[in-house]
Amino acid sequence: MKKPEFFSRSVLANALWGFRREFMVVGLFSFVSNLLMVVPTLYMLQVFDRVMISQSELTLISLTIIAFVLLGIMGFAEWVRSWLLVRLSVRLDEYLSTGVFQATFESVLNRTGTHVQSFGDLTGIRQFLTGPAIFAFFDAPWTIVYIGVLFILHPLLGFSAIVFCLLLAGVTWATHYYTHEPLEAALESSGQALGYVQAKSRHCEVVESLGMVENLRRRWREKQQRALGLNHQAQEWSHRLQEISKLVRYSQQSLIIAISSLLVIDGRLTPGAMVAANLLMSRTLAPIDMMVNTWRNFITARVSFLRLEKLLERGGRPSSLDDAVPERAELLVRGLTATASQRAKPILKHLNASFSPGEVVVVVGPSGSGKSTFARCLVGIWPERQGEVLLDGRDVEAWDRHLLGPRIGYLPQEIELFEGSIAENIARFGEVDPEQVVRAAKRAGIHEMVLRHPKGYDTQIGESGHLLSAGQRQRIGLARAMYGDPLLIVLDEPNAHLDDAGEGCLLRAVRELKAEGRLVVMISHRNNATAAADRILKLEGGLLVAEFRRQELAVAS
Ligand SMILES: Nc1ncnc2c1ncn2[C@@H]1O[C@H](COP(=O)(O)OP(=O)(O)OP(=O)(O)O)[C@@H](O)[C@H]1O
Repeated sequence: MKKPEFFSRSVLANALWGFRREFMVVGLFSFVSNLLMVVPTLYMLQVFDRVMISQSELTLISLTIIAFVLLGIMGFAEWVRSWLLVRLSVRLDEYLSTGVFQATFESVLNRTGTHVQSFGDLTGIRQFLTGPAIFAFFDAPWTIVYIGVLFILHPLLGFSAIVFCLLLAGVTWATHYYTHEPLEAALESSGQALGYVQAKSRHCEVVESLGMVENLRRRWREKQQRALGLNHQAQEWSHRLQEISKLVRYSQQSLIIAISSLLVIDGRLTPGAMVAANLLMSRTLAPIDMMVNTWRNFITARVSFLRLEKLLERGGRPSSLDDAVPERAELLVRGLTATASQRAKPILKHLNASFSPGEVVVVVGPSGSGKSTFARCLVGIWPERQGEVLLDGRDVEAWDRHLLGPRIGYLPQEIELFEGSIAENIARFGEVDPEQVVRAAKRAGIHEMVLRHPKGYDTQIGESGHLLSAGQRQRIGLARAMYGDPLLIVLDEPNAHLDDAGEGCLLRAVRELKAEGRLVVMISHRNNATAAADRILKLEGGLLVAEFRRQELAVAS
């Protein structure tokens, strides 16, 4: 089957195309169920025009049995198509969720999206695929068939059906015209309001202690009010048009009875055909009427589809062509410039530096000089950079991230632990290697502290590690950075929360890593950290202003 252009336009559309066989089977069962929809019509025709005249009870019983069997098949066909769509939606979710999960993180990192919507969007599409709106699309083509049958009964009935279909199609168009813009804007605004609450609730301690709740609530309310206003506008139109749709349907019922009665009086229609025509007319308009009533679901699914499409298109970074991993901690920085879209000037300006295995390099500089940005560039997570950061001869972002991760140790300034056990956090939520976990924990100087907990390494640390002190969190973050076999270890202010003992431990660990031939780059404000350094780089205003060997530091400062 030739692929229509729409299905080539994006990963998401292509995924839907992958389920075309399933949709065709759903279409087949819709065909069966719609075909059998004429059973009640035919049954009435037969009862009124045949049984009533012949007075044959046997015919009536036979007709009733046949009608029940056919209606049973129709019910079964409807159940199967619903069941198929549920299964299809689950499979679509399974197929897309990995990509959506990955793209969500990438888009937050690249600052092109927020984390709140993507899974809601996936659920929205799934719900649309299993809701009543989708059936209206499958049933709509049958309107033509039913109109054909009405024409066979009498052309006047067929023409009336066309007029009423056109009227309802007009109402559907008006529903789309008047509701899609406010509804899309409302969905956008309510997403923003939700994102606002989620983001602020992460800082609940400062919000509560400084009495900021009311101020933040006021700002949230503004966003929420906008969403509610737009939603209200869309709903008003939607309800108005639903009432018009109802009016059309009721008028149709009365008018069809009037028309068919006239035809019966003139002897051009049998009483059976009159009742059957009435029934058939309701079936003809049902899918269009359903569309008017569920148009909101359609618009919501469309918004979700477009948003998810965009996320999947721009979220993923191009994956590496091979499964190679860096073997040497050889790091080369050439002409590195880091920018941020909200800033007029670059954060880092044309930096050049080189780092070798077994080296400990400490980066110092005043606050805001770009040290953390430099650290992020070294591990390949700064989205807006020019120039090169080569790790073992290849751009750090060009390695397969999944394979590169274990070769990198990174302790960010905000430590960012996750809900789970101490062991799981140290082992980066991969398969826990107890020996490696204990080794990393000993290096970070937390082994004894962990064993003091009744559950040891299985101790749960709570969301973001909030059950631990800042110093304990930092040490677990340090152990996580040293876990496994990292070649390059980048530590951003690793001693910020450490006491003297902790700092001593950190220096010992850094020396051990150096002895093992690993490259350690450490960002620090404190002079103590330079005790383990081979070289010290000094950043100022995003420029690399000086480079010292450790012995020269005293002279430089
Ligand atoms: N995501 C961002 N978007 C825009 N500007 C940013 C972003 N992150 C950092 N900056 C800006 O870049 C500059 C350098 O920030 P960076 O965090 O790298 O400094 P730093 O030397 O690590 O500071 P500190 O020692 O206080 O941690 C700052 O002026 C900061 O405002």
